[in-house]
Amino acid sequence: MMSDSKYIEIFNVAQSFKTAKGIFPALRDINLNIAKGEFVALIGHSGCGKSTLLNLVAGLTVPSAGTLIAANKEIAGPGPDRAMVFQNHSLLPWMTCEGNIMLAVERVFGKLETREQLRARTAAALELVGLSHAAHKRPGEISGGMKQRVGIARALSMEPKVLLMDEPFGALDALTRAKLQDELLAIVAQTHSTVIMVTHDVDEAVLLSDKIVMLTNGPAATIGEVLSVELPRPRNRIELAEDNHYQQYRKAVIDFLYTRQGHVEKAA
Ligand SMILES: Nc1ncnc2c1ncn2[C@@H]1O[C@H](COP(=O)(O)OP(=O)(O)OP(=O)(O)O)[C@@H](O)[C@H]1O
Repeated sequence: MMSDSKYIEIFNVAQSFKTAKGIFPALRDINLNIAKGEFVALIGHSGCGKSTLLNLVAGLTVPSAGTLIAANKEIAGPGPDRAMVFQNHSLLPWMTCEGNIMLAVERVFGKLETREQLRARTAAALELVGLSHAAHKRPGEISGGMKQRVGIARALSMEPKVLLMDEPFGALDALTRAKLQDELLAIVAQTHSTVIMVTHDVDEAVLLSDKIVMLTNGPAATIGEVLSVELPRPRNRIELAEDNHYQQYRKAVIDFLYTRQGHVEKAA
């Protein structure tokens, strides 16, 4: 029987890298459970190992020690059950928005479904991010925010059990970023996806997450604290701005980052 409270399980994970100067220990003693449908933010100073941890869950890398499990199975490589959204969207520039999504849909469902069904999936994904009107445009013809939406649509079109996002809004201006955060909140409310998102942004982490996983500074970074964000949903950024609980969560993350892990940069 699978327990929904332990959908993703990370046991005693460590990751080191071979470098010209010897072995570099990036992460140590990572232990974390993520429940089905939970939204988890990974936050920490630059270079602490957030992407390293996300890549391990994605199965893009193999841990130096420990075990990662998704839905009761050891993570042994990338799979369509865990879709990644990157900061630089990574769309194929010569294909239309529709084409980019269709490619992912074909990869996951191509052997099982008709052309019509695949097209319907692609159209539904575009609609989910409000981009039906841009289906036939190429990445070079749309804005950064739209490209990022296509990246999200592409990931969601695979119906992944887990959505992995590596600073998905990092390259966007503040207004576009806020809009996409709100859209993501609405999408996740609809799809009940389990999400792990790397971010540098304290407000983004508190607004979106059920759980904020705060990493200590590297080298050999580990989880310093896990903050449960118990703000009711749906969440409204304007109302939350004046909410006392919101402010307390925000302060807890800022204290962790700038008081307790404030001695940054010299390690980098
Ligand atoms: N393939 C690799 N080989 C050697 N060192 C690596 C490799 N990948 C990551 N590192 C090192 O591991 C540490 C963690 O890197 P990682 O990219 O996970 O940090 P991060 O928290 O995501 O940083 P940022 O917020 O700046 O994106 C860094 O010191 C980095 O230089």
